[in-house]
Amino acid sequence: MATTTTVKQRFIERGSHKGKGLAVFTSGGDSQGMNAAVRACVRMAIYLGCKAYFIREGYQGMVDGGDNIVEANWASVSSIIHRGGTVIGSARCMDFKQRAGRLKAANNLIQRGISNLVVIGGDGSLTGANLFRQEWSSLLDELLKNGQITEEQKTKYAVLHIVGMVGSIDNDFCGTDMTIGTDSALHRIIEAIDAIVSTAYSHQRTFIMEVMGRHCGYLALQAGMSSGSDYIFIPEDPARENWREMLCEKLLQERNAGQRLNIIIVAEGAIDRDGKPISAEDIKKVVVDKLQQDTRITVLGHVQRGGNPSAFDRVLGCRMGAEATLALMEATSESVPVVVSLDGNQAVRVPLMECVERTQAVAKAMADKNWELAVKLRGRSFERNLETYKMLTRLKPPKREGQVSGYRLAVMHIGAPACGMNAAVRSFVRNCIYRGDTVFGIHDGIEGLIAGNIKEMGWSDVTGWVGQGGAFLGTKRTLPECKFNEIAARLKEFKIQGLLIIGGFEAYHACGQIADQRANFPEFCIPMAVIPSTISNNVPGTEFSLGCDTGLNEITEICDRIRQSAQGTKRRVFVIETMGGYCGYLATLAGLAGGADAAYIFEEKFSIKDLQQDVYHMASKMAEGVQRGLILRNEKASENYNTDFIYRLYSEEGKGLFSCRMNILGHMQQGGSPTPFDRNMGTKMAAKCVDWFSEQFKNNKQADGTIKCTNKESAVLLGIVRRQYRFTPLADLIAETNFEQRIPKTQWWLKLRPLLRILAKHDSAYEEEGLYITVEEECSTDAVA
Ligand SMILES: Nc1ncnc2c1ncn2[C@@H]1O[C@H](COP(=O)(O)OP(=O)(O)OP(=O)(O)O)[C@@H](O)[C@H]1O
Ligand SMILES: O=P(O)(O)OC[C@H]1O[C@](O)(CO)[C@@H](O)[C@@H]1O
Ligand SMILES: [Mg+2]
Repeated sequence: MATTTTVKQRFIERGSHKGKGLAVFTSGGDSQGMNAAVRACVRMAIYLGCKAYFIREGYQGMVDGGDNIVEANWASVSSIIHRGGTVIGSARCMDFKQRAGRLKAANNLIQRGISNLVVIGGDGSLTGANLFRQEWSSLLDELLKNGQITEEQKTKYAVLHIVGMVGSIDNDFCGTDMTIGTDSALHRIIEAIDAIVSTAYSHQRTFIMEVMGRHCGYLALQAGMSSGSDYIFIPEDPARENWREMLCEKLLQERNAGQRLNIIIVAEGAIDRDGKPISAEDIKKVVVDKLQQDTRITVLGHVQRGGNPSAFDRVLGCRMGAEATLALMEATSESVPVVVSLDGNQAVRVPLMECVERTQAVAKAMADKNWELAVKLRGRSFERNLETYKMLTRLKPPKREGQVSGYRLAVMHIGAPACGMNAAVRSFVRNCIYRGDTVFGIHDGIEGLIAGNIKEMGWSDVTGWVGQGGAFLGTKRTLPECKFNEIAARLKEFKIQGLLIIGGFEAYHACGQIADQRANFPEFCIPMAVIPSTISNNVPGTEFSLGCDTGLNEITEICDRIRQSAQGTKRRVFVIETMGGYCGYLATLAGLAGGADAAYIFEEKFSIKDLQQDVYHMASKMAEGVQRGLILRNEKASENYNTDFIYRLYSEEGKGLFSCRMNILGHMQQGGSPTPFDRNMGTKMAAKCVDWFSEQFKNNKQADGTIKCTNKESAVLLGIVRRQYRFTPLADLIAETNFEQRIPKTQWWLKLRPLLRILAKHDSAYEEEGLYITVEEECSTDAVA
């Protein structure tokens, strides 16, 4: 359901909420990215002229008071963005579950003049916050009656303002696509599964991997999708009565088909249809007893909550932290408490109470054994991911009786390889075959197409592709221009009725060139779609391209290591050059994720004066005790102020204060193994494209049964736009494209630049992101996650 909410720009000036204050705390199980959120919250508060407090150890610190509530400053959140866990501590606090505990907490807050809270935690923490807010006035009455607060205090702090941020690896809170920490947990899980696969292969073993999620199967489902695991057990869609037979049959078939290993993922909260727990041990017993397979269990446990946060979680923490502070500052006695969260790529504010109620409704549906409702309430995306997972992990396509759709589609790459391409091809091939279509793989781009390097692809040809980097089909940058005759001849020869191109700017450009020739070549009057796939993220019509998450994570990790290399030595500034062509996405987002001091890009002109100011700024930070500086520069940021120039400038001006080093990251940015985000995005996008092709075939079928489409809606690019996936006609994207620099004319992430500067202590006007929506609206979009 599309929201009717209009977006207006809201610029927030430095010092615009002088004299106010807030306290931030983290609660429940820790999660990676909480530090980024705390840092952004504190720094945004300082930017606005407010006082910021930490409450250490979650609700326990609030109940205990004392030194647990301390004022925070700029330096207290320095050098924490890359660290896992939460530096201000977290806890599960039984006291707060009792009214007596909440009474103590309320007293501690009022005595310090705090009535603005940012809570970062999971479903439990936010449920507790909701209750606290509802009870607040009765707590104040009681405190007054007990003589613990004065009438004046009671009036002054009559309203408790709360803003929530969902920090939990479980992703079990309704009202957000992704909770802070979930992406990092998926990184840990996927790293572990990828590692297990090699040893499982050697010994022909079956592995049962237990992942976290007491009441939520999100991690298990996403891990299953992005690793191509054979079977999953999750609480929302419990195993059928005959699960033992079904499982064994599947494993057996796979082994008979030549597979040397099996991976089964079980969420710790997995149950059967009677609500009885299914443990990894139960599953192992079945596999060993019935199939005599050599079987091992790996319980990932708290490994999933550990380690450095992924780039996504850092950026999410930064965006949500800043938004939470703003939402709190704008709250009035009439406004409802909100959770700041992400819907697609849109920061939104959703009423806390609605989120809590819907989250509780999921728990109730599960308690009532209404599994269908439980899956529905988890959101459209969860439902669809579950369907996609089930379909893709089938061993074989279903046997068709009667009529099959029987279309002939082809898939190819154009441009540089990017992580996630193979996942997309796998999903496309299997989705097509599942529908009864024939699918061809065109090898080596346009050149391969012209050479006739085209092969029919079978279900098992793409087994194991989901987690592999690079592009198995081969890819080249060549554009179709001047070769239309040859291309048309091949499409005719292979009777291709639909064409999917997965690639970067060249893929978009190439598809546009072919579509432009429709009047001259009937072979081009077929539906054509592009899945944008490039680490540069420079394709119009989408906010994210396949592969850019992997690229961003590579850069972020390298920056962490580079910075750490200077630990214990003298003060040092690193100047790091990133890829991206003229697109500054990677430099900007890696800057945000790495807590960089500056990120120079082509899209935002900078003069020698700006550089000079930044150098002085760096010098003053160093004088205040900062040890390391990080400067990112996009490879084409400026013709003359190149990386070497910036390095020399900082070296010269920093003499006596800091030393400099320069790194040009190069092709390592393309990454080795695709991140879970890229694997899942590739899988989902390709599945959506198959639906789209099928729609196009239906709409453009001629009386003689052939397909002929000439309208612009039949040559499209699939993108993620704000809150949803969108197919945009290529013809409509022309006006949005800067073909000279090969970038879109408008780029969403430019609005994050002021945040980057604010968090690095520069003056800037912050443009607020948050859109107010209902939980119903949030859950109805097919999330990017
Ligand atoms: N219904 C409730 N009423 C009052 N306080 C609550 C309630 N539920 C949870 N809390 C408080 O929030 C704390 C954290 O909750 P919980 O242990 O469920 O973790 P969470 O926030 O859901 O995070 P995660 O699931 O990621 O570990 C609890 O220890 C308790 O102090
Ligand atoms: O760290 P603890 O208290 O053992 O809790 C583990 C639980 O916390 C979570 O990691 C987050 O809620 C769950 O997935 C898991 O069941
Ligand atoms: Mg929880």
